[in-house]
Amino acid sequence: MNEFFITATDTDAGKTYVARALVTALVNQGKHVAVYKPVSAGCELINGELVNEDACLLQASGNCRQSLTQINPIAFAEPIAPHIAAEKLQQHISVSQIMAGYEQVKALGADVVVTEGAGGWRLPLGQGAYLSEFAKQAGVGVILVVNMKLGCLNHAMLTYEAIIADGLPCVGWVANCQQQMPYLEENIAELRRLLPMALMARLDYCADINKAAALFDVQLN
Ligand SMILES: Nc1ncnc2c1ncn2[C@@H]1O[C@H](COP(=O)(O)OP(=O)(O)OP(=O)(O)O)[C@@H](O)[C@H]1O
Ligand SMILES: C[C@H](N)[C@H](N)CCCCCC(=O)O
Ligand SMILES: [Mg+2]
Repeated sequence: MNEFFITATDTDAGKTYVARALVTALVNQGKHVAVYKPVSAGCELINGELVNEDACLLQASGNCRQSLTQINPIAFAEPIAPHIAAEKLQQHISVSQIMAGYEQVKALGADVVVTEGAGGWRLPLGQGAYLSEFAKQAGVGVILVVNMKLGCLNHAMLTYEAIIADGLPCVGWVANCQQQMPYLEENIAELRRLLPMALMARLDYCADINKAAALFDVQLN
């Protein structure tokens, strides 16, 4: 089973967009793909359940008939840092809870599990824990989404260094070019020099996720 964890230079950088494109590319290759979005903040209350848009989009891309609760076991209504949302409700987010949810997803026996993080790599869970510890315990291959904008060189390098310092393989990066950026080509070229892993896709602004999926270069072992 291949296990990917999608992280990014920041929140709103395109993790869900890239996860959908990757999952779609893999499904188009005939793979069974399960998805996981362990922690979300920013949900709508529908029929008494907190429903997160990222989880819905991932559910629609995967092909393992997963429930929303399985995909996204920890959900908060307010679009804020999840551990602050948890504190407000006197709740606690634990890495073991996230691992338990992940084991359930893995038990589906898919060819690939794609997990979307929340925020950036070092997302706090509260009480000194971080979402990166889950990635470490799960032993996933990390894919770094770089939101191509001024400042991304520093953000990309710091994130890459933190992933490697945590002992995880960074299996690829994605240049998400969703906005205009002066000297975009030069910035991509610089990141290609600085980051030692493969550029898996260069995605321009595009509303059609199938077109984005077709640009993904992903081969499984
Ligand atoms: N290449 C792109 N083309 C078109 N729209 C994009 C692209 N990349 C991102 N977007 C849009 O930008 C917004 C932010 O992207 P996205 O939700 O994927 O970020 P995120 O990193 O998952 O954020 P969060 O931290 O909240 O999970 C979304 O509306 C998404 O559809
Ligand atoms: C609400 C937002 N879209 C994300 N789901 C949560 C982002 C948390 C970022 C926390 C931080 O690192 O400051
Ligand atoms: Mg997202």
